[in-house]
Amino acid sequence: MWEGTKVEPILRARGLGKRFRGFAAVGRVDLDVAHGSVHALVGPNGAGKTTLFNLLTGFLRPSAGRITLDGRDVTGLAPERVARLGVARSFQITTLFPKVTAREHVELALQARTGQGWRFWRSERQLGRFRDRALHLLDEVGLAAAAETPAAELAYGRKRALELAVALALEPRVLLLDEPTAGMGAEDVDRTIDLIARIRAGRTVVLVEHNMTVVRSLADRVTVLQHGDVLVEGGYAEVRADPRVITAYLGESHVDR
Ligand SMILES: Nc1ncnc2c1ncn2[C@@H]1O[C@H](COP(=O)(O)OP(=O)(O)OP(=O)(O)O)[C@@H](O)[C@H]1O
Repeated sequence: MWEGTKVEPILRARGLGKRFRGFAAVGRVDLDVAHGSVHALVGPNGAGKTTLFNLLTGFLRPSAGRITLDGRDVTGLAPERVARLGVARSFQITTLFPKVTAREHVELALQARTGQGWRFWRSERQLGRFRDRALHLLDEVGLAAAAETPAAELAYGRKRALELAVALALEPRVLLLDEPTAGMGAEDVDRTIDLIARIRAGRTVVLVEHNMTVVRSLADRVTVLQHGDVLVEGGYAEVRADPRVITAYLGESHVDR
């Protein structure tokens, strides 16, 4: 947790910026994500959260600034390289294969991590090496009973849980979650909060999230973005009470939703 974390952040951005045809979607962002923390990125629509997320995961090349992962400069590296160095992203990105079972998805991800890539033609025996670990990860995300269910037959919330298991199979040093509760009903939101609370143990999580109940429940640290810059950073209660944040969100419907 927060108190016990190393002083050096696992993920650090300095002066990070992204311009699209001269428009600064992200201005000059400084961000420190502490080891073992859950760090939320929030802000009104268009604040630059997704752009920042894409910069941190290598999906966009920054126009300015630097990103370091555990002290190593990863600025401008391709997404696969960033992922291999330990930054995994889940939600709104993973493609699930409809006929492939939950267990097979995780086995394939475990296999991919060994550097063999996503190869479907491997023998049952070879994939079996990953079975125990796959089942363990499915259990961790509450999908033990659905191990043999094809992805297409999983309900929405369960598909997202499977995507999470796939991301965890990569044993990320930092797990980035892109609006993990987007499109979910209240029950699935609660389940997802419990799930993230469980899987965060021993991991570092960065999440972009609109739902303030989720942020309040999970985040050790909250960075509020507005117009591409950091408006405020702090604990949830501190940030929530900050007049600048209240003003930024005025008229927005998703405060304390
Ligand atoms: N590829 C792009 N080309 C031009 N402008 C872009 C591009 N991507 C984002 N923007 C602009 O940058 C700003 C920040 O967008 P971004 O999607 O990062 O915000 P956000 O905080 O994630 O918003 P939301 O909460 O609505 O998802 C917006 O004004 C958006 O229109």
